[in-house]
Amino acid sequence: MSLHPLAQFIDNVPDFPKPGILFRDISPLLRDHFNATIDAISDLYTVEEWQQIDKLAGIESRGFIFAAALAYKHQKGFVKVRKPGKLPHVHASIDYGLEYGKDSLHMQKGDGSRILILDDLIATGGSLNATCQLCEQVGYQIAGMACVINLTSLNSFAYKGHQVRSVINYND
Ligand SMILES: O=P(O)(O)OC[C@H]1O[C@H](OP(=O)(O)OP(=O)(O)O)[C@H](O)[C@@H]1O
Ligand SMILES: Nc1ncnc2[nH]cnc12
Repeated sequence: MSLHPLAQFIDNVPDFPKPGILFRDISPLLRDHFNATIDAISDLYTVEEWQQIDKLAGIESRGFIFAAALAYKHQKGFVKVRKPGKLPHVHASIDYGLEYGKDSLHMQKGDGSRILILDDLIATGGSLNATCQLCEQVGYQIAGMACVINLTSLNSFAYKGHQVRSVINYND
């Protein structure tokens, strides 16, 4: 399959932030094509599927951008998935591995509603996998996972039957 037209606005930066990493910088996409990007993520789900989603979770920090915009567009609630030391009333936290480091994520208590998890990019899937587990631990039902860029081979990341959906798939 050919790359989505929005892929031309990704700046591919070799050896950032470490040697060997090809960094997919979304800055030009956000700067010049923000509405089109939000609409493209929105179109990954049907009207009927959007009706089954109550809340959008954004993974700090780039995930906030997309989850917040889509929450506004679809009139849903927005939930933060935060890095350590930022959130009061933390109900649960989880440690996870990144393509170029380690981190942990924290969340407040959920309310049993159906949540769609948003991030800019999936590389190893560590952040999304950790967030799925954390959402369930704090008391949300996973409705799905979506991102702008998918770097996973064969787009195979799934969590308990929910397949990640993405706009730009580099391994198609
Ligand atoms: O699939 P993975 O291997 O987990 O990698 C993807 C994650 O890495 C980046 O976040 P980062 O922790 O660099 O934070 P940032 O959004 O604050 O830049 C990116 O925004 C994703 O959240
Ligand atoms: N290759 C990559 N480009 C941009 N953000 C990332 N986060 C993790 N891996 C990344």
